[in-house]
Amino acid sequence: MIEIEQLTKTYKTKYGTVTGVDNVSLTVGEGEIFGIVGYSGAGKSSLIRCINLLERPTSGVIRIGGTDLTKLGSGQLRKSRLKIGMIFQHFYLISQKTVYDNVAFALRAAGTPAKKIRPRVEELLEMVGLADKRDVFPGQLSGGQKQRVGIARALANDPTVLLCDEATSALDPNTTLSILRLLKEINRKLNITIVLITHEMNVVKEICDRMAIMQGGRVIEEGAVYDVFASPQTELTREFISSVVSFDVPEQVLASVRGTLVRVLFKGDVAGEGVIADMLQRHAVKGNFLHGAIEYIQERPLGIFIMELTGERGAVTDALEYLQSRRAAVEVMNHGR
Ligand SMILES: Nc1ncnc2c1ncn2[C@@H]1O[C@H](COP(=O)(O)OP(=O)(O)OP(=O)(O)O)[C@@H](O)[C@H]1O
Repeated sequence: MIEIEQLTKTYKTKYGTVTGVDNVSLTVGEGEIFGIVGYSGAGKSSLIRCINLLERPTSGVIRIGGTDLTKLGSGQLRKSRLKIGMIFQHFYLISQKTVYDNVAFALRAAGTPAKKIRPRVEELLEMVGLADKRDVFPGQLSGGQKQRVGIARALANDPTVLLCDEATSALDPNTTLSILRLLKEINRKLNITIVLITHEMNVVKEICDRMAIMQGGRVIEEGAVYDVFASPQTELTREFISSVVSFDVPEQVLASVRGTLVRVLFKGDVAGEGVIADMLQRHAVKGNFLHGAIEYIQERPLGIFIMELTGERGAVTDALEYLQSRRAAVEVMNHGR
């Protein structure tokens, strides 16, 4: 488990003090995949780099498995760091070393006995699907393959935590997906806790269990990924979500709407269309669908419908109450004219 308590990181610059992380508290459960999302400058890198003390926090506590890293001396900290793997957007492989030696390097640096190195490297390369590339140099690898080497190297010393710093941001969408699947597989197989930072909401949607949204060094929203997608609490979160899930209809379509415009969400396994059909049958309202989709988040369906309801005001109100009684989340976007 990772416990971050009241973490603040400031930087002294010639223009004054800049706050990277502003009093952040977060807990990441053992074996969880936790995503931190935010735009450039939100403080994600500062936060993730504080978790393994690549950056020393200005104040606050970082506890991993109950040990406060900020209190450790340099020897103990080095040991603790071996249990925290990290992968990066630009991979940081050693270009003059082969794939094998890049991974072996991490084991040698940790003082692994020579005879254990080869079987371990082979096991790691097998795990990341690069057994046939062991004697190749990084320059001959694709971006996805380079990241696989990065992952093998990060896992070399059996870490309990893997930190991913924009690990898929330099990759195309298909390669991103294959790396995310590998990370999820590793997480499930080895029960490694993963913390990743990203500006891409699809990354979070694909593999994270829980997430936090950062802005201006602070966490402005946090929760299970499904819940955050289903009921975002802030405008920024809604903006991020709308990059991967469509909740809206174009302005020109909205302009032509005369009735009551409603957004209806069905969480979990409720059959949304059936409930809407029942509602239309039981109430003296007409429904005009403007948008309908079922999104799968963490393999759980989220039904999203946007529709225009027309009829007597009282009938529309009754219809909306009926939807709510059938466990739909209803948001009236516009009362009509
Ligand atoms: N070494 C540093 N020296 C001075 N200011 C810094 C330093 N590192 C980060 N900052 C500042 O801290 C704030 C947060 O930056 P940070 O890099 O953590 O954000 P981010 O969300 O990771 O953005 P990006 O994705 O662009 O790296 C920014 O205002 C940034 O300018």
